[in-house]
Amino acid sequence: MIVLGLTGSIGMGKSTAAAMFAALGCPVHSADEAVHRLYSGLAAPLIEARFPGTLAGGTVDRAALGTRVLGDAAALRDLEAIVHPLVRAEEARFLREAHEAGARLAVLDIPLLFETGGETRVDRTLVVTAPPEVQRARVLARPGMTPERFEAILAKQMPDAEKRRRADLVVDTGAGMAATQAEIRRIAAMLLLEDENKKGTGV
Ligand SMILES: CC(C)(COP(=O)(O)OP(=O)(O)OC[C@H]1O[C@@H](n2cnc3c(N)ncnc32)[C@H](O)[C@@H]1O)[C@@H](O)C(=O)NCCC(=O)NCCS
Ligand SMILES: Nc1ncnc2c1ncn2[C@@H]1O[C@H](COP(=O)(O)OP(=O)(O)OP(=O)(O)O)[C@@H](O)[C@H]1O
Repeated sequence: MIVLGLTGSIGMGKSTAAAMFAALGCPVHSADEAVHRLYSGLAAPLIEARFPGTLAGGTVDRAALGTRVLGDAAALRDLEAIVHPLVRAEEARFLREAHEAGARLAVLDIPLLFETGGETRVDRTLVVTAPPEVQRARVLARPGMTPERFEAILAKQMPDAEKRRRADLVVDTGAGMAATQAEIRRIAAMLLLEDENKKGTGV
């Protein structure tokens, strides 16, 4: 089984690309979705203990939590120290299950893949990218997003150019849905072939 690490800065099109892999039958795990699930479960009491007042009806209020941590580097580090090990454990379980189910290509969608050294846990890395003005317009179109919040999140991420430099594969999502779809199909086919060849050599 080949494990593909899918990443890209905020609004570059990770979730959209992940959905395209899923539509091709690849098991996909999203770190953002795992975080959101954990905030209604295991992580909720841990977050409330460190950030009192951020729980609403037993679930972490992400807007409130974001406001607390985005301008405070130490607070964000504490939050990541709580959340990241739980997400890593979920990813490991997902990969075990995908392997047992006989998957040939599994995708991990991880926004902070390079920032957290995640490239060592995957076989190939794919970075989705788009021109900065496209990225900005996409993110600011989201409900509740402000230019300040966008800039604060961007400042916490490795620059897009550096991600592209490190990537094995790059997809420009600024070229539109159809072009992205075609690229994802091409990449999935290439990786499946690679897996097939690997089997042939007994690796
Ligand atoms: C800051 C929080 C509360 C904001 O919640 P919100 O619902 O507004 O955003 P959401 O979770 O959907 O994330 C949207 C995007 O923000 C960016 N982002 C999220 N966390 C971080 C972070 N710690 N550093 C840099 N960028 C981040 C990513 O591009 C992500 O795709 C939330 O993102 C969070 O709890 N982050 C800490 C956990 C984390 O590091 N998650 C990243 C994946 S493991
Ligand atoms: N290939 C594409 N072509 C055209 N529009 C796209 C493409 N990919 C994404 N978009 C648009 O950009 C927006 C952001 O995409 P998406 O949610 O996939 O980004 P993301 O990288 O997962 O964001 P985040 O980092 O916040 O989780 C969406 O509104 C989507 O419609």
